[in-house]
Amino acid sequence: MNNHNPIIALDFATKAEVLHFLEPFNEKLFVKVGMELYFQEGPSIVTDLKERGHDVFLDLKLHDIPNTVKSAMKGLASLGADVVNVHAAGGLRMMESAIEGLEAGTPAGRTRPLIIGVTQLTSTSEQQMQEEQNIQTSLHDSVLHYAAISKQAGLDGVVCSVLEAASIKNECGHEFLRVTPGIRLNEGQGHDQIRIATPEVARLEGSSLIVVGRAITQSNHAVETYHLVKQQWEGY
Ligand SMILES: O=C(O)c1cc(=O)[nH]c(=O)n1[C@@H]1O[C@H](COP(=O)(O)O)[C@@H](O)[C@H]1O
Repeated sequence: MNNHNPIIALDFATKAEVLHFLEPFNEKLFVKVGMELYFQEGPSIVTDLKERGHDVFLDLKLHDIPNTVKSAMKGLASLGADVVNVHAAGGLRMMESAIEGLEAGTPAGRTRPLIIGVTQLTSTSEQQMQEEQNIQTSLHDSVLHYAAISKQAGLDGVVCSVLEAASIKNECGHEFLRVTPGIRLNEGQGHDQIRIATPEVARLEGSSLIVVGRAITQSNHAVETYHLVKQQWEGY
């Protein structure tokens, strides 16, 4: 993967809807397949998008005992996704097992997918984290802690919000990826997201990759909106 385009979250229920959405784009994209699409269309949606030339982030956020995650990753590795993820809350051993599974399942001659750890979801507020997860620290410190254990486990980076990207870059180094969802062109349009930022702020704060869903997929002019996001993200 050497594609730093904004990642478009294909949060659709069917392959037909995906193909309808992609139809007007005349370029190679970086897309994300999440639970909604994968659970309804199955593994072929990933191989199909790869065959069409797109880079694919397979966002299934695995979180289970180490052995189960290892076996699941072994199977997923053969699909050819460029990036996969796990919940860092699953722990160090689980993340190490995820990497072992990916390495075991990657076909000879191919490089294994990048693997990143979800820290605190961008839909989580500090108050919610403290009350519901009973984590008695700041949200920022919780995200940094998850980033540190993800790095210790050997992961390639984390999913975090733009608000934590600069600190993670400082603590974990430039090479350790900061993949940031919760991107909005207009900060008033948060939907269910709490920790949001514009593509421009993401660039200035040191995100490595941005994930953009509804701002593009629900736009009446998706191609134009994608290019506006890309322009702000790349800063030209
Ligand atoms: O792992 C993710 O991609 C993810 C992590 C996170 O903390 N927050 C988050 O929004 N996401 C995903 O990023 C996308 C954001 O979509 P929009 O809010 O529509 O831009 C969704 O597909 C989420 O599943």
